[in-house]
Parts: sequence; structure tokens; C-alpha cells
Amino acid sequence: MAVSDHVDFATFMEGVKRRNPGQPEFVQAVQEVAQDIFDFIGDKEEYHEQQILRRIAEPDRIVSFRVCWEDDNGCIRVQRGYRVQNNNAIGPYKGGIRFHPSVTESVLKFLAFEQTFKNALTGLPMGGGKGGSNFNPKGKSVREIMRFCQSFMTELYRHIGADIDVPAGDIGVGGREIGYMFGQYKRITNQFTGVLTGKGLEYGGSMIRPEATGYGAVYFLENMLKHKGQGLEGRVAVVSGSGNVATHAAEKLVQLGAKPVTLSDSGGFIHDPDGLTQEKIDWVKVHKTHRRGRIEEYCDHFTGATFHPGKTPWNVPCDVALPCATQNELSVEDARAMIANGVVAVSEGANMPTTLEGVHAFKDARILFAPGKAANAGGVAVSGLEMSQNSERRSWKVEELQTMLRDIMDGIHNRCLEYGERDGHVDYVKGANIAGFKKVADAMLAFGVV
Ligand SMILES: NC(=O)C1=CN([C@@H]2O[C@H](COP(=O)(O)OP(=O)(O)OC[C@H]3O[C@@H](n4cnc5c(N)ncnc54)[C@H](OP(=O)(O)O)[C@@H]3O)[C@@H](O)[C@H]2O)C=CC1
Ligand SMILES: O=C(O)CCC(=O)C(=O)O
Repeated sequence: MAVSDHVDFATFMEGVKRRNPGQPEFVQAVQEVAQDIFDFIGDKEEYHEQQILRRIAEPDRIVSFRVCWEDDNGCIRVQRGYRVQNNNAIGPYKGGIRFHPSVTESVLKFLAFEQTFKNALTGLPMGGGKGGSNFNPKGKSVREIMRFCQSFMTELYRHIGADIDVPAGDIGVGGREIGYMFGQYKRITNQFTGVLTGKGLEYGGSMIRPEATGYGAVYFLENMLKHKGQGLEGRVAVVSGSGNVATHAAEKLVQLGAKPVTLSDSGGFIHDPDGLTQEKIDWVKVHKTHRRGRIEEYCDHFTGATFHPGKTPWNVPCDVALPCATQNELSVEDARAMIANGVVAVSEGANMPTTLEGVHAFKDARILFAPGKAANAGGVAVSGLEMSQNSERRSWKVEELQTMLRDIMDGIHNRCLEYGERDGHVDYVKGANIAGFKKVADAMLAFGVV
């Protein structure tokens, strides 16, 4: 008979901090989940006895490796690469790869931890992982990017596989980088398998994967409003970021009759009071993805827009907001300003873009607030569908995939209601945390202590 271990929340968090020194992002992510889980497991002895939360908050495995590559001047450069395999209780590890100078073990551990719950929420059989490097793709030539991707995969390949761990893109990793990494995996292993998602359509990619995260975040926003008897039509939306997630979120907002008025990058934000249109969004996609330009140049092309250097867009009055850039980009002061300006709903396209205090401010003000693990799960969900298509050796039609994405986002919303609705109000953070935890935890219970 196992010994019961009923530590309280504060003691649990002290342990997490002690075991993970200098890893603030990871501690923040665990804290955001743990409070809700402690409320849920209160008298559920088995989860305590088996130390399920403690086990989910300790990655199965962290691989760290040296990545050497040669720049265009013939200089040897050295970067650090990682793969954090957090939990594979319900399926192979699954989650993106990030190339950004801010990548640390703490950042990837938080992302892999969040991914574990997110993937469970989709209803698909995927465990949680995340990887990346402190490599900065900005200013690098195409050849340098290719050499870096090949070198990164030359180390990573031995830790991944179609039924082991299936990486995809994230910040700084899009279709081009996935192509270089897939090519290198195929070359080293002599295997053509679904080892990565986000692939090009010519070699096993899925329709709508590029759009899925941003579209999904807007579907989730629409679901929250609908549940309150409201709609998106005519709503002014503030969006941050100008990459994959932000541009597709803006696109879906326009399609559904809302009015996105901002986008941003690490240099600042643009405010276009007339609203973004499909034409303007298409320009941003080409400008940021192909020309690798800065968002401030938007104002040279579209009159009436203004650029605000070094600033985030959260002080622009809006009805709905979609933070779609990076972690901790929305502070408690930003949250208070948004609440004062009348924001009704927030849907996180990015992972953990709102600080812990910011989340509490939204929750206390009873704003409809969708955490990233629920709102941005559309991307990984379509990655899961890409895995299924690869296993079946076929490609599904765009209409089929569109319907599946909508159904999956509806399913996540329903799971949040199941565990987060009380007295006519929905705490989406709590709902997502508990629903995601329960699925992973119950699988772990079935396996015994492993
Ligand atoms: N791609 C996907 O399918 C999914 C992505 N996400 C999350 O969405 C977010 C955005 O990812 P994605 O759109 O794919 O990435 P991209 O690389 O396509 O775009 C990232 C955007 O965020 C901005 N940004 C990055 N870091 C910072 C920073 N420190 N400060 C301010 N702006 C910053 C970038 O600006 P700049 O050009 O100046 O660097 C760029 O506009 C991330 O949190 C990611 O984890 C979540 C689920 C799936
Ligand atoms: O599609 C995937 O596997 C990864 C998506 C991702 O990294 C995320 O959901 O944060």
C-alpha cells in the first residue's frame, strides 16, 4: 500500500521552486496549473498517493546537445539545442521546435509542460514535448539557416520518430525550416516517415496546418462569446505578433466580420484604425515570412496607420484581444488597462502570453479569458491529423479538415465548460487545466508507477 502524500499547494510549489532553480517560466507554468489541480484532487486519494502532479511536473527526459554550423564567412558557430520530452502517457511526445535567442531550458520546460495538457484537451493521442535552440534566425542567409537546421537534426534524429516524438514548428521555425530538418532526417535514417508535422504539401504535409492555430484561437473566442449569447461581428480586436499565429488569427477575424486594428513584432506595434483587410494581411505575411521585414514598414504602405516603437498594443481600446507573439507579453498593468477600456474577451494565441498576475486580473474581473492551452490547440490538433494522414498514406480534403478543426475546438470548449462552469460563469483556465490533467493522470494511473 503506497503512503499517502497530502502536501498542500504552498508546500508543493516550494518543492517545485527548490528543484528548478533559475527557471522562472517553468515555475510560473506549473503554478498556473497546480492551484486548480489541488482544488480538483482534494479528496481523490489515488492521485495523491501516486504523486501524479509531481510526476507530470518532472519531464520524462531532457536532451541537450551542441549544434555546430559554419556561417557564410567560414566561421564556426556553436549553439545549444534541446528536446524536452515531458510526458508520453497518452501518445508519442508532440510539440514544436523554437529557434530564438531567448530559448533556455526553463522556457522549453514550460512549453513542454503546457503542451502535455493542451494535447490531451484536443482528444487526440499525443503526449507533450518541446524543443529548440538559442539560434537567432534574424539576419541569417538562407544557406546559413539550412546548415543550422541540418546540424540540429543531425543530433536530434536519434531521439525522435513517428511513434516516439514528433516535432513541428514554433517561433522562428516555419515551413522552410521543417523542410530542411525533414530532408536531413530522411537522409540520415533512409526512412520516409511522419517524423515531423507542418511539412510541405508535396511531401506529406496537411492542408490547413499553417492556418490552424490562428483560426482555432478565433473559433475558441467565438465559442466563448456564443456561450454568452454574443457574437464577433463588428468587434474591434487587438492582436499582437505578426507571425504565423497572429496573421491567421487576424485573417479569421476579418472573415467573421470583426475588425483587427493592431499587429506587432519585437520592434513595436502598428495601429490601423481603419482595420486590417485580407489585402493588408497578405502583405504582412509576405513581408514578415518571405522578406523577413519589420512590421513598422506597414505604415509606409497603408495610410492612416501609425507605428509605436518599443510598445505593446494593449492600451488600444478594444472589445476582444488575441495575444499571439510570445510568453509574458501582457502584464498585470496591461490587463488592468484593457479591463478599464472595456475588453470583453481574451483568447491566447501564444503560449502563456499573460503573466500570472495578469491572468488573475482578468479572472477577478470575470472577463472571458481563454488560456493558450485551450485556445491555441488548433495547431497541434491539425498536426495530429497530419500524423493520421501520414499513417494512412493519404491526404484528406480541405473541407474535411476544416470541419475536423472546428469540431476539435468545439470539443475543447465543451471540456472547459464541464470542469470550469459554475454559477453561470466559466473559468476557462480551471476548466482547461482540470480536463487536460484528468486525461493524462488517468492514463498514468493505469500504468502503475513508471
Ligand atoms: N505556430 C504554431 O502552430 C503555434 C504557435 N504557438 C505559439 O504562438 C506564438 C507565436 O508563434 P508563431 O506565430 O508560430 O511564431 P512566428 O515566429 O511566426 O512569429 C512570432 C511573432 O512574435 C514576435 N515575437 C517573438 N518573440 C518576441 C518577443 N520576445 N517580443 C515581442 N515580439 C516577439 C515576432 O516578432 P519578430 O519578428 O520581431 O521576432 C513575430 O511577430 C508563440 O508563443 C508560439 O509558441 C502556439 C501554438 C501553435
Ligand atoms: O504542431 C505541433 O506539434 C506543435 C504546436 C506547438 O508547438 C504548440 O502547440 O505550442
